[in-house]
Amino acid sequence: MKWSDEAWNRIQPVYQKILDMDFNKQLTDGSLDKEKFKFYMAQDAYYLGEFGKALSAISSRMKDLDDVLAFSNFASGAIVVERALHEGYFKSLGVPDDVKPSPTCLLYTNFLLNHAAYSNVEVALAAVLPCFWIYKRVGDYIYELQVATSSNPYKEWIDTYAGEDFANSVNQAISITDKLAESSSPSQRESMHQAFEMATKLEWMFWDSAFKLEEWPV
Ligand SMILES: Cc1ncc(C[n+]2csc(CCO)c2C)c(N)n1
Repeated sequence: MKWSDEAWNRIQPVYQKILDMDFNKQLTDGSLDKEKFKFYMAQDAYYLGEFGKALSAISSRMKDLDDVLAFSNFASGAIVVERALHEGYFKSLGVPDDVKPSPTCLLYTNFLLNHAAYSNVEVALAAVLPCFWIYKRVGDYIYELQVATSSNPYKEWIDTYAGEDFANSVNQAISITDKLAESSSPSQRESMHQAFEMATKLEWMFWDSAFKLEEWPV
């Protein structure tokens, strides 16, 4: 079995919980509170900047030059989306420019940067993969359900992750991860599963923290 097939099977319980989240249900029907969306956007801009740095670090650690190129393209893709948020949603929603990360956002970005810098590169790949894969699946799911309500104020955002280009990036990231998993030991493959599963839980926590408008306790 491919590493990615097993990885996807293992995260099914968490993935189903993500589809059932109030944040995603309300985004789908357009009823999500504007403040929650604004919080999410601001945190996502911070996330994307750090995610771009993690992808750049991973890119520099790849052996195959095609993979170096793929990850450096993903990194610039994340930064381009971050810039677009600043130009678009930030202005229209009135988000301040100096976003401070929430506890969950900082936890997630530091988890990714830590793997990118210190773990074996295949484990670092497994850590960033849910960001691609979960968003693609959740994006497609939300996109299909929202068709009936085209007046949804979040339509533009929903459409972002439903495009063909994004689907190609996701498939490329999955196949590079599978290629490295094939030449890894069973214990390395297990470490990859652990990183993949933890990143999936952090995706759940990221949406949950926006829904709760999470604050620092002190
Ligand atoms: C918390 C959080 N997780 C995942 C994404 C999705 N995402 C952001 S950049 C990128 C690929 C790089 O081009 C993907 C898939 C997000 N926006 N926010």
